[in-house]
Amino acid sequence: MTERAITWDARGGRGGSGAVRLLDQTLLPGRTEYLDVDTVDDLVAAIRALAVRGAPALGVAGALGVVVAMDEAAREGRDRAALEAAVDRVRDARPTAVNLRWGVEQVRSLVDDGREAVLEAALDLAAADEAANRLLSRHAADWLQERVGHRPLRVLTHCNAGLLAASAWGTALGVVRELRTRDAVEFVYADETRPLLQGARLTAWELAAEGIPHAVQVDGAAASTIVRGLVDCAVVGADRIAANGDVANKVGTLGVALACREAGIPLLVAAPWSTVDLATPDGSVIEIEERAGEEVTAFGGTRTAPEGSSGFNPAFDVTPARLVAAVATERGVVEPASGDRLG
Ligand SMILES: CSC[C@@H](O)[C@@H](O)C(=O)COP(=O)(O)O
Repeated sequence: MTERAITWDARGGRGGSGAVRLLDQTLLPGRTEYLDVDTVDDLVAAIRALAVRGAPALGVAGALGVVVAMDEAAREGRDRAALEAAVDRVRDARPTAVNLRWGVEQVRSLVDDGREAVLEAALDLAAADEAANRLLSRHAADWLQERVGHRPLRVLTHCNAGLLAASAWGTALGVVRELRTRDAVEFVYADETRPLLQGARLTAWELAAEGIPHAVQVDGAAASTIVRGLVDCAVVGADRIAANGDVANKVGTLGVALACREAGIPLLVAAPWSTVDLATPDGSVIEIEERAGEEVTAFGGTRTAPEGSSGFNPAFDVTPARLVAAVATERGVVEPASGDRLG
């Protein structure tokens, strides 16, 4: 697949001086449409609506968002304080994926060097993300083949950690892609991932496009699929990995991890090093995004729960390190469940 979730369109935007180009993930798989974003308001709205989503892609959005903020400040004649406030708004658009603020802070220190320096650094960051994803996928595939077996594997994944969630290639689905090149994928179970269906809409779209045998299952089926012995491993991405190996990822990952422990199969977390936050000692201090209850009490715009019911909608959960068999980054594989720390 050659689609990219996020790129820089050098001639886009209203002044023709550049814009962030987003593959609008709210419309997939039905429609493939792109958004040209050249204001901070529109970028923050796109991030909150999940038009662009997934930790590594949010890192790129953060870095390119600084360019958008600089261009807008120049267009509108805003001062430095207003520029910094706009950059802060990009950084804070979603709280859990550390990559968003990491991407912003990677390039923010270059603002005094000028817009071209910031843009170049942001594009370098995106290229480095793709390289990291490809390398971590090889490390993860090596680990899985060594620990689970040199045979076609049955893999369960949760949410979407594919090329749509990154600059390219993907993390958890990058591992599946790497295993595929080794003729080592038998079947993928993709959890649908309520309430916004990143698994059913996005992961299945990526797997179908590449002809990888798969099925979408409801999130509630995952534990039983694992405990019945229908999969050899679970491979997921991450939004933030704490120094002790605790992992924040899409809500439902913890249930997958508990079932893996019951079944005696590994949960492997695949993420670039930019998702590792050594300033976070453990998962208890990770802010979990809580989204609108209406995402749970309605489906496709139609109310499903009674009017009197509210929705509880944490977007992520934290899986303790003792349930994480392996974390694969571009730097190699560590084994938190065996006592390894990230830093
Ligand atoms: C490579 S993406 C890793 C994670 O960001 C992914 O698993 C996830 O939880 C995404 O959540 P989302 O709410 O869709 O941004």
